[in-house]
Amino acid sequence: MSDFIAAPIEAAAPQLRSGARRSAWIRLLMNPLGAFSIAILLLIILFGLSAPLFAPWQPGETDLLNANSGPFTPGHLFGADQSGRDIFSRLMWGTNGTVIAALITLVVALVVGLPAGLLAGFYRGRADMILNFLSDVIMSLPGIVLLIALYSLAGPNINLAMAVFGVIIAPNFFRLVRAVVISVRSELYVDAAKVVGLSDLRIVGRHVLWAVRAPVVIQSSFILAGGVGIQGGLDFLGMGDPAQPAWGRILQQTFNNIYTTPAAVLFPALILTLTILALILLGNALRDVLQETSRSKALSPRRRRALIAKAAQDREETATESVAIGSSDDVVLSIRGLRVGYPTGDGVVEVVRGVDLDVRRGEIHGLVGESGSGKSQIAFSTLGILPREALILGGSILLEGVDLLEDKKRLRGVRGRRIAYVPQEPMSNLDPSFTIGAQLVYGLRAARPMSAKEARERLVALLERVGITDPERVMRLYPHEISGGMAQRVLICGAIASDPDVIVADEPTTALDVTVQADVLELLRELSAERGLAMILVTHNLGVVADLCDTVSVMKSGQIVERNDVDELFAAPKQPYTQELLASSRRVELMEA
Ligand SMILES: Nc1ncnc2c1ncn2[C@@H]1O[C@H](COP(=O)(O)OP(=O)(O)OP(=O)(O)O)[C@@H](O)[C@H]1O
Repeated sequence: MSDFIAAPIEAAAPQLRSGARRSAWIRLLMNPLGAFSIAILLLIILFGLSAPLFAPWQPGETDLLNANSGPFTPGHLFGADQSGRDIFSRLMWGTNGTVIAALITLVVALVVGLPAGLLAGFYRGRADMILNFLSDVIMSLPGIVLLIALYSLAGPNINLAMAVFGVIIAPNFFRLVRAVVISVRSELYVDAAKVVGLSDLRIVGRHVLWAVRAPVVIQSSFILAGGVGIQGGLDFLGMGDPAQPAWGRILQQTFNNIYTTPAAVLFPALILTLTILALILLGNALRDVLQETSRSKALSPRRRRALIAKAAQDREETATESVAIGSSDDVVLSIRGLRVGYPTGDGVVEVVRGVDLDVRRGEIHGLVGESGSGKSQIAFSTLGILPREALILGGSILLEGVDLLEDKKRLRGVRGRRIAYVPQEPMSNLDPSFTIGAQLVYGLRAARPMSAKEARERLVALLERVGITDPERVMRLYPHEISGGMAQRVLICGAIASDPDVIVADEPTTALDVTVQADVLELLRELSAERGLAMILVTHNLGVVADLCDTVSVMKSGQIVERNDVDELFAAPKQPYTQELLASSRRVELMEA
């Protein structure tokens, strides 16, 4: 029976800050489904609460002259039942009982399912095994049969029946919370909390409960809908208190009269259906809103256009300068006037502000600068992998004279083929479920049509070239069976396999042991020279720049403030910011020495 209300729910994001929470409420009200369902539920609650003031009749009051009367009979808007009791008034009086019954189900399901899920997910082991077993046992029980058996034991006690239903439905919460807790438990911030000595209770209270609250809120809406439906069903079967008006009982009474006053059955059926529908829609709206709040969200084309126009207007007021750039025949990739921004409220914050950059064949072009200066945004723009909410506010990215920004398809077409990427974290860029060989072959065949055998042979030769000894064996290994340095070589092999013209490398050695950093840098230099690759190297490390790059662009606050050949820039930095950057780097080197 618990499947009756089970709805697939993805865990919503663990971290919603208070600002995000506020906006989630506003978004819920702005979401048509959310606004509609909240309005319906408020009206229904108001309908029930106003019964003592506005109900034309008391719940048990009879008007025998109008027994079995149809809707719109004077004095009986929805008609009257066999005993002459007013259906409209009884629906009003019955609302509170329904709300209370649904809340009892929810509270019991939460009290049973939430702590059990937290316990099982956080501690795993024996507790998890026992609680999982109990959950499976409860889920296998035939719920309705159990509730009917309860009636024969305890009599017509709907609140007790709803509490039992809460226990039957609790595995929904248990399973959901357990799954979220298991994923949160392996997060680094939970390890960090353990390391600083926080007790398990505080970790659960501060981090884990925070993570499960969104999925629990969403699931609660579906549980309430289930509660309303089950209460209606039990009352319809005559298992509620006959002295209390209840929607299900009213439905049953009007159903008994279906041949005399068929229209009267509509009203209790409608209020039950509307309530359940509103709760389910609310659950769906909550899911949209809470998951949206946590994920990067694409802007609508209209809002995108408005924001780009506003940014252009603001820019006219604060014109910025860019560093002059020479021209050269062997330029492969040419970025001109690139501007990238992100929406903030009703405006846009520009994080790349009119960047010009040329990379020549065989050149390694370093992009350095403080954290947040926009280096990665340039790399991601070149690869077409900016977050969905990012706005390209202007400029062009020309690959051999063809603007990639003009056509998303074109950008997608060159990515992985003519422009390849070497990422920062080699291990997290390899899928743990597939062997190195399977991943490399799949990637290469996606970029260049060829037979699997041909791809394999090419990759084995390339693995050897990037310094992997025994490449045949490595092709058969899974990512966890190789070291970080080997993983980065594998990714470099994957990047060059499709014979690209440009490589974008984002901090390619940061995650590596110092002993292998030099080897990987040397490999990149050799490959660039050997294959005439144009390379953009994003890095914080001026030592890497000095070792590897031919040209350097120094970035600050979204702009390139200085650009020069690497030797000249290191020998005579012109801009105060570059001088400060070099001085800081030397201070760090001295401290390390
Ligand atoms: N999804 C996003 N939404 C809003 N702002 C963002 C987003 N992604 C990046 N930014 C902002 O863009 C700016 C530039 O970020 P970027 O990652 O390019 O910096 P960076 O120079 O590569 O820094 P680091 O070296 O630390 O990686 C930062 O101020 C950052 O906060």
